[in-house]
Amino acid sequence: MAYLELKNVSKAYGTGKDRVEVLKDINLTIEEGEFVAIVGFTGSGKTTLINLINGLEFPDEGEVLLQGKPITGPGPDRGVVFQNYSLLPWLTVAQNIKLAIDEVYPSASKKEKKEMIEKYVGMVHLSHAIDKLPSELSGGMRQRVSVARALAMNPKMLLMDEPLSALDALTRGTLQEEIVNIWGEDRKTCLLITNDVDEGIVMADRIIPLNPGPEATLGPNFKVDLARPRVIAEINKNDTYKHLRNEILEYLIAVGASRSGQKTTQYELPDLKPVMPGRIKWGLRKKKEKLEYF
Ligand SMILES: Nc1ncnc2c1ncn2[C@@H]1O[C@H](COP(=O)(O)OP(=O)(O)OP(=O)(O)O)[C@@H](O)[C@H]1O
Repeated sequence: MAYLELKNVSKAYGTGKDRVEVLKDINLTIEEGEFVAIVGFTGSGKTTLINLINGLEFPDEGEVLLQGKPITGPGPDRGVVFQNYSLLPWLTVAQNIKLAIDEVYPSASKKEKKEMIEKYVGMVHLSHAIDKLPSELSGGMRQRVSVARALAMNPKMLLMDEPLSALDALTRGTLQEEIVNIWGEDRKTCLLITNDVDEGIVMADRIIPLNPGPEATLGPNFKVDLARPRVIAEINKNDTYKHLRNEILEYLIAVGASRSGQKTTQYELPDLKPVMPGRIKWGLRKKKEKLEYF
């Protein structure tokens, strides 16, 4: 049985003329221990998708099943890392993590809780900052706390909603590596939402584009057949990587172009720069349009 399954899921917001059909007929299966990345266009419904899995939203049609059972709300089996850290600013790193531990292990002793806090803070290399307030930390450090807090709940599944998009490239790379290492240690099932194709390739087993909305659907699966650890500076030279990256890029450009004729929304492509522009099939695109993409 799949760990997570979305069957023909559709979700809309609003009523009457304000009704927006955000997701349409989403089918997704994630196996236990798998790391899947959804790469989506801005405003396509990525957060809506995560919220459906987290149990903060419910589908209008279809089913969201976790180990075969419908999701009825948030639970400690799913830890979420948001884009904006969502730490309580008046609590220290340790206290922010303790909140999560109190929730999941209410009967643990003080000593056990202290050990857990130290373990997860150590995992994200923040032991030196354990008593600091979020305002005393950099963006990357705050995001590490957010990851540690999600891990401290020892969830079976880690849901990450563009967790690294606000960070600079260097911090982003380091955190990508840390998250993958942690995933590698106990193989939690991971779903990463990102607008960065490279991030997906470096981290995930499988990449699935979320096509532009309204009525966003999932695109084909792109299997990432690259050995781990994947270091971007090294896999840059790898032909499998280049081919995969360009395949995904071609798909996203084609699907973005097919939607850009529609008046309703301005689509912003996910974060991409081609490695081998010569390989891309441009179809009937004009020279001027090609330049606009890159
Ligand atoms: N609670 C809500 N009520 C009404 N409309 C909503 C609600 N939440 C999201 N939407 C709309 O649904 C669409 C998809 O939003 P969502 O946040 O899921 O997209 P996203 O891909 O995560 O966006 P971004 O790339 O900006 O993070 C948007 O048009 C948004 O305005």
